[in-house]
Amino acid sequence: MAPERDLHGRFQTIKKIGEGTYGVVYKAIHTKDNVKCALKMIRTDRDEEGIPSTCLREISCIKDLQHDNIVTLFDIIYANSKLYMVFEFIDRDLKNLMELIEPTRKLLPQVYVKSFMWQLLSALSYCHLRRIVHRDLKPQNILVADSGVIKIADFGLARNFSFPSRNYTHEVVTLWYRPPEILLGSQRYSASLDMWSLGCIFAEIASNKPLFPGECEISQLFKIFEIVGTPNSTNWPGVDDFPHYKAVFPQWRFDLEKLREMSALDENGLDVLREILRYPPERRLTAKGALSHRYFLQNGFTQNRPSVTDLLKSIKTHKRTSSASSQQENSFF
Ligand SMILES: Nc1ncnc2c1ncn2[C@@H]1O[C@H](COP(=O)(O)OP(=O)(O)OP(=O)(O)O)[C@@H](O)[C@H]1O
Ligand SMILES: [Mg+2]
Repeated sequence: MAPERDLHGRFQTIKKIGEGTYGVVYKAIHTKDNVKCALKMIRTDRDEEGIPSTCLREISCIKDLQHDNIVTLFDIIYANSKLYMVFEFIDRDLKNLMELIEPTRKLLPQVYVKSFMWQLLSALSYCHLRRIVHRDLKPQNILVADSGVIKIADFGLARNFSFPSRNYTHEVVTLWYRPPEILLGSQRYSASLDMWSLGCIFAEIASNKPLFPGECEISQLFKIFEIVGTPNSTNWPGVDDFPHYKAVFPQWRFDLEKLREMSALDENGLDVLREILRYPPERRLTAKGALSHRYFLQNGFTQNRPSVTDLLKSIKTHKRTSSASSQQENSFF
């Protein structure tokens, strides 16, 4: 049911824009200010009475996260035993953007890849400094504004919950961005968890293909091992203590060529990715460390944000010209 009645006419819901792990998201207009927003209705378990106060406290913390690259939480409303989070509305998510590019069979130009990474790392560095871990970074949780500004959504939200395997509507939750320590059963998570997810996203936006598209937990682990190598107590001291670790795992070696091919990154980009995909979480590149990597010093990288409106125009033009002629070699951008 659309939430308008629950919110006493304060919002006019326009349409449902998504269903996530914890609830449903609507595009809505705040009637008084005429501002577009994303209204996220959080599911609460029926057998629980209302929302645990610890959860409310955690969510209130997100309100204090103020950064250009983190979606702003305008308000939290508790009505009719439901919790609504009111966020600024952003044009689309990164998954939608990649789906628009896909049919052109071209890659996202490197200036965009670099700019998106810079912005994501800036947001992570800001949050990690405050000991806030996202835990569920994936292209659907990364929003892309027409101006080229990137904003991370759902920060801190997942901290209150265990890793769910199914979402609100019982769809399977993606494992593609989950780090090996969690897949192996670790209960401890730190900022390095987000870095692993970001590494997977980095390769995916550069190549327009998911890096480790596993179908279940074990296939997810094997997809990782095939490229990064099967971990052992030499390259990851203590790995054999993880609950799901098996000495009989098939053995693969780290395959740099495959990583280069799959990620479509240049040498410096590939180096960032390698440093992020380290097995021991404490050896992974940190967000702050990544920001000072030479990848961001290369080719006169400025922190200017290339426009996504221009990118979308080029995609449209490309589609028109390639359908008008049979030539597939039309240049894109
Ligand atoms: N602030 C926002 N502005 C515009 N669209 C949004 C906003 N927040 C979320 N969305 C859209 O709604 C979709 C569903 O959001 P939601 O976070 O509930 O689900 P999810 O991201 O698919 O999964 P999860 O719950 O695991 O994060 C997102 O993928 C995104 O496309
Ligand atoms: Mg989300």
